[in-house]
Amino acid sequence: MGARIMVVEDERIVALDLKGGLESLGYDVVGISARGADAVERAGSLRPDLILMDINLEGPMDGTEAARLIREDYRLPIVFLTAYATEKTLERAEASIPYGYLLKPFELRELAATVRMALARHKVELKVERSEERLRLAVNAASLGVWEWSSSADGQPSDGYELSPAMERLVGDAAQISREGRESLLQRIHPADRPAILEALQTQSSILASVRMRFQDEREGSVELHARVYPQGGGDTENKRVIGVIRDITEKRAFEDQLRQANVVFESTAEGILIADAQRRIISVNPAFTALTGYPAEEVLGQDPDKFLPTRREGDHFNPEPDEPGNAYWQGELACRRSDGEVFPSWQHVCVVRNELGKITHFVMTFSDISGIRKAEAQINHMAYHDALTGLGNRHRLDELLDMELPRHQAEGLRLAIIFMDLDGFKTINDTLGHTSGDLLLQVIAGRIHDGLRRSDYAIRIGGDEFVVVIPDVKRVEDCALLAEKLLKQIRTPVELPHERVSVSASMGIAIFPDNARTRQEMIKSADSAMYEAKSRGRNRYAFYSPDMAARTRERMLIEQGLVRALEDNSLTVYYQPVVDMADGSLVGMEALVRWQHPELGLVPPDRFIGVAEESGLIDGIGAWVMRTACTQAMIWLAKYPIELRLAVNVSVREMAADNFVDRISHTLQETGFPPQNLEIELTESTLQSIEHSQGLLYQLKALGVSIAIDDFGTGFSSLGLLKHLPIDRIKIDRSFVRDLPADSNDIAIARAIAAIASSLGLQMTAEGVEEKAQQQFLHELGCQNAQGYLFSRPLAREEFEQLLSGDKQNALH
Ligand SMILES: Nc1nc2c(ncn2[C@@H]2O[C@H](COP(=O)(O)O[C@H]3[C@@H](O)[C@H](n4cnc5c(=O)[nH]c(N)nc54)O[C@@H]3COP(=O)(O)O)[C@@H](O)[C@H]2O)c(=O)[nH]1
Repeated sequence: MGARIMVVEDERIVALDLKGGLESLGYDVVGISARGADAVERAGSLRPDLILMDINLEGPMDGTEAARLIREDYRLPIVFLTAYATEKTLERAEASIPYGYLLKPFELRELAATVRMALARHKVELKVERSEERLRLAVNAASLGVWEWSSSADGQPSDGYELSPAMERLVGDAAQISREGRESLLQRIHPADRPAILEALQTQSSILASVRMRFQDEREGSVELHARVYPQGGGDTENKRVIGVIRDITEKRAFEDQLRQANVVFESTAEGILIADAQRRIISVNPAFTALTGYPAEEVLGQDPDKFLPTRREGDHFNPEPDEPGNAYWQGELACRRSDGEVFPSWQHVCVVRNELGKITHFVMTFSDISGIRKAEAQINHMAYHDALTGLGNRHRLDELLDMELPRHQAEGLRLAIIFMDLDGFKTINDTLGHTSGDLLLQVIAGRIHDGLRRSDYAIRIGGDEFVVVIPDVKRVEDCALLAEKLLKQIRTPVELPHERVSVSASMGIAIFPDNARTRQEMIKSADSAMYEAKSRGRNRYAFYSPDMAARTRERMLIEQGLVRALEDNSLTVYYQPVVDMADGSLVGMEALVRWQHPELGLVPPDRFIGVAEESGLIDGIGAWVMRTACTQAMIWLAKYPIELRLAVNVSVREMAADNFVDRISHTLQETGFPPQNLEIELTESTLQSIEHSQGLLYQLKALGVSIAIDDFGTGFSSLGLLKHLPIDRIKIDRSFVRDLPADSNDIAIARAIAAIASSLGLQMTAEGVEEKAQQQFLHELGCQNAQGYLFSRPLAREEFEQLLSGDKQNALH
């Protein structure tokens, strides 16, 4: 069939003539209109292949206006047939971009040629249009930005820009670019990438590059740029026509960066990564997987990890089914097996990867070896419950143990015992030999305690030199006593330290659950009280708890707290016991003896508080105070009375162990002006034995000019060798050997032996506790030079002693 043509002509005859002519040429005339508006409407409904349009029409709309509207609305080709060709008419006709302009009158063959050319041109244009449409679709679908700039014919930049919508989104619309000029477009390229692009525009006909750009929304991104450069006029960039396509590859770049980073992570992370497909077959593992498990990639690819990795039963999955609905992620601890069979704890994360339909495509499992963490946890746990020095349990461990064991023993009707022990003499060793030796000693003792126990018993060091042994499930209380004996023996065995051999003993208190206490706190308190009891009974022994001990413990605490105040508020006082010449009973000196006027307990004898003061360290302050007070007082008496008096002052082991002991004595002598040759320092045998460098200390004291006496002689274990090498002036026979003289043959023998030692070593001798004339007589005959005791005088308050000196009570000494 021929092409479909619509005729727009106001003269009916001409229109019919035209129709006949067209039909004779084989065309199909689908409509005839005489009015412009009608023509526009029918063009829309008929959609002819061509419209032949007269310019003069019926009605207000002429042919040029109708043609313009048809062109705009339907893009149909139009050929004008008119008798007019004025400039104005042509101008108006031009606006509709006609396919031909035929001046009436015309020949049929002219019409035939014009119609044929118009139809041919429209066909081609339709083809181009469709092709452009397809291209536009493709460009938009690919979000490609297409641009073109060209120069004017004279070589001046005309900056005619054609930008696709995607391009406009990236760099702004064409109008804006036209305003700002192509420089603004080039300025959007990153300065580092710009020179290469400019050079390519100058020298190349085709450009393919990736550049960084700043987009119109000020976002930094990357684009892929394809351009063709067509020379135009002169050779420089400005005179070229350039068509380009750019594609925003910012996301792609970021994605590639992410992929690269992910790959680096995959390759270099310390965590093992395993990727399996939906059937749980391994498709990829990273180097850390091989390092952690020992399996090379080629050995495990295609394998089901459940078959070789976890230490679980056959058929168990390597995770608790993350592919179950709602389970996209699982993490937890599993024990895994390395290729060499070694089992290690691992912390695993398992994620599922799903496709767009939500179907699982892969599993990604990451895991790390947490043996280090578990080990560190175990160490921290161990540190929290164990004593760092000895490795025994610590206070927390004791609390935890008793909190756990006491209810069990209660429920099962069992007994539990704790032995609270404190080392006797440890503080002195620690102070004199130093903390390194002290630590070593504690380690040895801790080892002995530990080794002396059953596997079911527990050894705890609760601090310093205090240890606790917990004995669960006690069948017989006597067993605790046997264990205490055994431990006492092991503890007092001498310890070889790097430079010395030392001995300590222990005082132990035993409390039994539920007999003595029902709670953890009560148990510890009861055992502690019993331990103090053992200490006050002479140390190196154990004591079972009894209710009256609690009262004694309370008293001890009362004493300790009271002593602190006593030093501050001067409620201590010094009594003086006269020392007489055996021969004639004349006064030769006095022993300073401390007393404490307690507000509630009355006059407290030193036996009750010296031990507490030694344990609490208060003895240093008390001893210094006694020395200063006695020297000051004796100095007054020396000045006032014409008697050469010797002042004896007791010094305890702890005082002597102090670093500044000798300096302190020297300072007191200087401070009080008391003559050193009149001062006698009384030390016990045990003091000399406890202090390794006592020999040096005694020589330093002697260098000050003071004399030294050994108190309570005979009660310790002084060897004659020791005495021989010490600069001692006097020994004082303990009153326990004097008490039954002259009746007791043993005491006679001991007194004679002591007198022989004193005489052979050239030492002076004083008898203590002389209460009877017969004792005085006997000791005098043995060669004992001095004596003190109730026979002559009890210890006297300062004022009483002064009366004695002033002669008021001289007779009292005889
Ligand atoms: N480190 C210090 N120790 C001191 C100090 N003051 C005293 N002490 C020591 O305390 C212990 C008890 O002393 P005390 O209760 O004063 O008893 C002394 C005398 O009262 C007592 N004594 C004297 N004669 C007799 C007697 O005939 N019979 C009898 N039953 N008791 C008597 O002996 C104690 C003196 O003993 P000693 O010191 O061994 O000469 C005692 O160990 C004191 O050393 C102090 O300031 N620091």
